[in-house]
Amino acid sequence: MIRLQIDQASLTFKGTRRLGPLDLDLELSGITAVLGPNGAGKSLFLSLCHGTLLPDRGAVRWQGQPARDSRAARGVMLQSPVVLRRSVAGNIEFALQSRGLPRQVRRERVEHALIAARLEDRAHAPAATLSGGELRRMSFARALVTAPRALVLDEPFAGLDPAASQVMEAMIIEAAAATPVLLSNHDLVQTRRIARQVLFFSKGQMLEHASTVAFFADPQSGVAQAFLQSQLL
Ligand SMILES: Nc1ncnc2c1ncn2[C@@H]1O[C@H](COP(=O)(O)OP(=O)(O)OP(=O)(O)O)[C@@H](O)[C@H]1O
Repeated sequence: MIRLQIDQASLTFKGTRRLGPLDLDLELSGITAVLGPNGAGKSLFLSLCHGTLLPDRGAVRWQGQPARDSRAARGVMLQSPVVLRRSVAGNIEFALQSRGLPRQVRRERVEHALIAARLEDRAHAPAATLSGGELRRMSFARALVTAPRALVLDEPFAGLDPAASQVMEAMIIEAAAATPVLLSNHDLVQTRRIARQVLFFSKGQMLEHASTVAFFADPQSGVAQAFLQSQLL
């Protein structure tokens, strides 16, 4: 369980407010899904939560620590993973550089992350030769290898075929048993299957925060009702 507090935070670009102001006090455990139509502000919200983007006003805190200062305590997976010209294992180990861990510990962590990401047989392949699904798994391993207190995943299933999506889903469920996960997703059936709670966004505002069961059974806002109806038809 980890506490995420957002206090009157907003994101504004060139004079246009794109997100917020948001007020939120969340206890995260298991999987929390961020839902909403295209352009609703899901990616901005995840960047704000992780501390990649700083709010123009207000504050974001994890366990009382400013998000910006506690980024190293979280694993993050962005929509387009950064790939270094190294092996898969080298790319994963890179996340541990500057942490001052002994070599043996780094090796063990990387091996564990490779197994969790079902990439043990690709460990020595150049990362550039991986398929899209494998790259996504490598990026997930890089997020996991630091033993994070929470995981922030921006559309981890986007562009994956059904089999690859199933593998990613199993990996995320496994990780979420020990580490709270905040993720965005467009697949409502999958969200319903895996998420414990839902945050629903529209036009930069968070309109609903509910358990997954309550959100899908009885969405409160007209926008969420329309969103669910058009997506579930
Ligand atoms: N750096 C930026 N500068 C200006 N506007 C931005 C910036 N980043 C995002 N926006 C705008 O903010 C809004 C929310 O964007 P965001 O990427 O968070 O949406 P999203 O819900 O993740 O959408 P999608 O489901 O399509 O990925 C959009 O209108 C987008 O154009």
